[in-house]
Amino acid sequence: MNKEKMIHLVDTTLRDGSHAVSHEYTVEQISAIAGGLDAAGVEYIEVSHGDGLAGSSFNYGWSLTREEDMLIAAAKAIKKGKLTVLLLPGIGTVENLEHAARCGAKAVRVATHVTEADIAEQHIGIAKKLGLKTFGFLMMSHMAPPEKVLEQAKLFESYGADIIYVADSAGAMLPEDVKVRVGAVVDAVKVPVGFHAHNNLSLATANSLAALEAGASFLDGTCRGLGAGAGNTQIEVLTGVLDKAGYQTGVDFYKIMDVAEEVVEPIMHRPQVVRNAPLMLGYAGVYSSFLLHTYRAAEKFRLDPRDILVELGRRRMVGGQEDMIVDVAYQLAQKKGGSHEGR
Ligand SMILES: CC[C@H](O)CC(=O)C(=O)O
Ligand SMILES: [Mn+2]
Repeated sequence: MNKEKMIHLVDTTLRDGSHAVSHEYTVEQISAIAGGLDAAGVEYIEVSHGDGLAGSSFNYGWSLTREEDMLIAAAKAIKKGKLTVLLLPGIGTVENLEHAARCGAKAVRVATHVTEADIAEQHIGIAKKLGLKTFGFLMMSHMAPPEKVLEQAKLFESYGADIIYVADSAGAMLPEDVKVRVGAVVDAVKVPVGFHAHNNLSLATANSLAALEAGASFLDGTCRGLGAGAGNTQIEVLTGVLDKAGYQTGVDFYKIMDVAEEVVEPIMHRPQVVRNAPLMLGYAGVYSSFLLHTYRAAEKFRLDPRDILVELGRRRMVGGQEDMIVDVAYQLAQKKGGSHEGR
């Protein structure tokens, strides 16, 4: 392991973390969190609806704060770092990206399912023309073998991505799974490689270290681990762990701990722990953003959320298929022959 290495941290409390507060951040909270992260020295501060630009909708959940207000508040609070946005082609559009750039975004992560990098060519090209630092972000990477992941990473690189991310969106990977995928991408591309973890199997920090050992130089985290499913890598913990392991991050350990404890913790809806359903997300390999939709469907059809998740995993459902959760729950309820609320 190269212990002299500089690791770039991306904080996504104000994007992935938004799932854990039902997308209810206020302008004041966004300013305080973005400002605190910036003062602590975080390089990339991601702000968007949990499902990216234009994610606020009936399907994905409404944001309390309008996208433009979120971005402007964060842009004002960030002095040194880069305001970063997430874009899923198909949810967000090129117009949303251009608007985000006008609001002050300096970087964008263009995310696709791990086998569908080709849908991002236009978005990556336009992001580059807008002068944004552009990440290609491969979601649900556990669903593809390393050869496929590296093939898709090369596509992103050919479109002009500056950084390629391997994302364990389901929090389903073991450290060896991370190493083989990240290692394959590191060997295949010339640009830096990053890793985004979910903590559904309590492995987010361990998997982040595995990614570094395989050659990654960008890592994601969130204050108190706030995020979809059981959350992401806890950034204040990661900062301390990386320091102990001899890596440089440029992040002030005390300051990031203070943001987590004084700014983020008071607004959390519940402690970010590995409850049974998030654990099942990781075990069954299901997209972490499905959690809240699954809880709702389980309540409606009087089912155990774990049974719905096992079925979603068996059917290999991917991000964007949120509407299928209710269908699956309905079918499970029918099979059980029990009463349900599906009227
Ligand atoms: C909605 C985008 C997606 O959830 C990105 C992400 O954080 C992940 O794949 O884990
Ligand atoms: Mn995520």
